Amino acid sequence: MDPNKRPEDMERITTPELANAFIDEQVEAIRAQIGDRKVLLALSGGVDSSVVAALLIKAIGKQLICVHVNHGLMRKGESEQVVDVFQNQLDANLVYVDATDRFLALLDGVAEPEAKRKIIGAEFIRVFEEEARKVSDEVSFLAQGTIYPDILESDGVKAHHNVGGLPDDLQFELCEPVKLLYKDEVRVIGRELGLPEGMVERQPFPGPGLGVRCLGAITRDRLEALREADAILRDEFAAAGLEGKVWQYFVSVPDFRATGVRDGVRAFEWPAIIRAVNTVDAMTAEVPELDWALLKKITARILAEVPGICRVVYDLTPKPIGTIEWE
Ligand SMILES: Nc1ncnc2c1ncn2[C@@H]1O[C@H](COP(=O)(O)OP(=O)(O)OP(=O)(O)O)[C@@H](O)[C@H]1O
Repeated sequence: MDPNKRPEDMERITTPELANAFIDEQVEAIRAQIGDRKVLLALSGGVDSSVVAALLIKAIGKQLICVHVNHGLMRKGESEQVVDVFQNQLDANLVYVDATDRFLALLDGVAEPEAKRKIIGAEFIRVFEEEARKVSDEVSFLAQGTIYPDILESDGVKAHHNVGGLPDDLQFELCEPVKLLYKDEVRVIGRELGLPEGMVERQPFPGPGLGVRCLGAITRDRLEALREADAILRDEFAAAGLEGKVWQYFVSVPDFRATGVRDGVRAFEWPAIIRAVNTVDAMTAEVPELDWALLKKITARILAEVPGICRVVYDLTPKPIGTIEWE
């Protein structure tokens, strides 16, 4: 039997009972696979790696070493939540790397979107590799949050290597406990493992993080304005009951300024662009008709609370032609 093929008769995990049965089965399987050896996991705080972390912690506790890389491009509060949930609540073995200065130094003056993505991806691998080397003598396995769509996208030939890119002399055996599951099933399991709702229902977030939403060459002040404006947007969407109802919503801040007047004085500051989309497969996307009062409230809060922003716009472009992200 192909271990990367979901059995036809495998029931879709939709209920707490089915989730708990899966968890019990996997805890057994993980213990059998790992024994008393150690496992390394890159933990982003996204749904997939968080659920794999929680499963492994349940199965083997501190034999799991989680590495969270804060590249300085996380959304507001996200890295703090990873520390709070995994280190404080689940008592996990967590290595927290604040690599903000490294990433921002490399990105300094780089405006081209693809160049930014490449720098962020390559530096992530470098940071992770450094951490992996420190523990490579004691670690035998690399756990990954591969899910079934990742396998299907790679034609089922081999599991999609989420982290990938590790050099040949640093290879581990793989542990991919949710590789036959769909995203909705991973969420049900995460909930049963006690992960917070905000983590389980987290909307998709690009690997390069806010780096591709701080348009053009990233500067620290504009990145901070973006992070604050984005946090207000998420806050207000949650308060309006839209969390989990609108597929993805975020703010981008471009690298040019607009004129305004604040307290009788000319303000020459950045615009904040609100993007919200609904999609089934991310191939096409529609812009939801948001409540006008909500948009006005978000606008008022961003203008009052975020230094450097003097204008707020709502992007009405569907995909196609507009991609979901601006970069
Ligand atoms: N900041 C980070 N710190 C540690 N690991 C990370 C980080 N960003 C990404 N990763 C690792 O790379 C994998 C792929 O990242 P990607 O952004 O494509 O997310 P994903 O496939 O949606 O998974 P997840 O839901 O776990 O974020 C993650 O599952 C995680 O193992």
